[in-house]
Amino acid sequence: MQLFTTKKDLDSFLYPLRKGKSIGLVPTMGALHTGHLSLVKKSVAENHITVISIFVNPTQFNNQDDLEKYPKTLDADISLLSSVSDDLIVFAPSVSEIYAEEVASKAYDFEGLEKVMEGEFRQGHFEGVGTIVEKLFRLTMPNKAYFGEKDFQQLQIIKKLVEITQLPIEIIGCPILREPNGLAMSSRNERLTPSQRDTAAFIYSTLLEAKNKFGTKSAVSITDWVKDQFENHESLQLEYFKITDENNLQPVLEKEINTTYRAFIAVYAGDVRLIDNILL
Ligand SMILES: Nc1ncnc2c1ncn2[C@@H]1O[C@H](COP(=O)(O)OP(=O)(O)OP(=O)(O)O)[C@@H](O)[C@H]1O
Ligand SMILES: CC(C)(CO)[C@@H](O)C(=O)[O-]
Ligand code: BAL
Repeated sequence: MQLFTTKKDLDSFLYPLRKGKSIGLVPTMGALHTGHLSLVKKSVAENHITVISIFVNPTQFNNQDDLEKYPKTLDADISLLSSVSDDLIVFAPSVSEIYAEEVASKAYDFEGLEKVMEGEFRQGHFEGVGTIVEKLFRLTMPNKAYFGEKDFQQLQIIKKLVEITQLPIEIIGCPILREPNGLAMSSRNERLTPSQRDTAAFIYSTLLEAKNKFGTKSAVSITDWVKDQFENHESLQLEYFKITDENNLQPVLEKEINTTYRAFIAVYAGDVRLIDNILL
C-alpha cells in the first residue's frame, strides 16, 4: 500500500509507473465500507494500477453540519483496503493541497442533470462534485474511473463531465451493495443508531413496492402512495421521491414500462440524510 498526501508525490510515483499500464481510479470520501470495496475490486480486476482517493470535498456540501459530522476513519480505511490488496495506491490530500487558492467550485453546464433531485435539495452540490472529480481526473489521468449507482445522478453527471472536458476516461457504474435488511450501504449509515438502521430498511422496502406497482399504476399515483407511506412516519422524513428516465432525469408520468425508468428517493433519519434508487 502506498499512501500519498500531496499531488507532487502522487504524480512522481505514478508517472514512471504508468508506462504501458492501465490505471483505475476510485474516488471516495473515505469511511470505507463493503460498497466501496466492490468498486476497488472491480478496478483491481480490470487495471494494472488502482488509485483510491479519500477526500471529504468541502465544495460539494451545502450543509456545514453535514460536512463537520462526515465520518473520518483513515486508519480503518487503509486496513480495509489492505484486505483487498497490498498493491493499492491511496491519495488522501488535505483541503489546502486540493484548493490552494480558494475553496470554490467551477461552474459547469450539465444540461439540467444538476438541477433536479440532489441538485435541487443540495444547491451547488454537483458543481462541487464536478470540480473535485475533474481535478482528480487531471491529476491521475486514469483509463477507467469507478462510481456507485447508489449515487446514480452523480454517475450521470460524471459521464457528462467526461463529455464536456473530453478527457479519455471510461466511466464504470457499479451496482448498489446493501445491508442484509436492504438498506443501501453508505458512510453516513455510521451516524445512525442501531434502531435507526433497522427503521431505515423501510426506504428500500418502499422502493421495492413502488417497483411492483409500476406498470399497473401511474407514476403520479405511485408518488402519492410513497408520500402517504412517509406521512407521519415516526422517525423517517421524506425529502423527495421521483420517477424519472435515468438518462435525462426528467419526470415520467405515464404507466408505460420502459427499461430506463428509475425511482429515486431521499429521506432523513434524524439529521442523517440517506439516498437510494431502483430500476423500475
Ligand atoms: N452501497 C454502495 N454500493 C455501491 N457503491 C457505493 C455504495 N456506497 C457508496 N458507493 C460509491 O462509492 C463512491 C464513494 O462514495 P462515498 O465516499 O460518498 O460513500 P457513500 O457511502 O456514498 O457515503 P455517503 O452517501 O454517506 O456520502 C461513490 O461512487 C459511491 O456511489
Ligand atoms: C465522487 C466523490 C468522491 C467526489 O467527492 C463523492 O461525491 C462520492 O464519494 O460519491
Ligand atoms: N456519495 C455522495 C457524496 C455526498 O453525499 O456528498
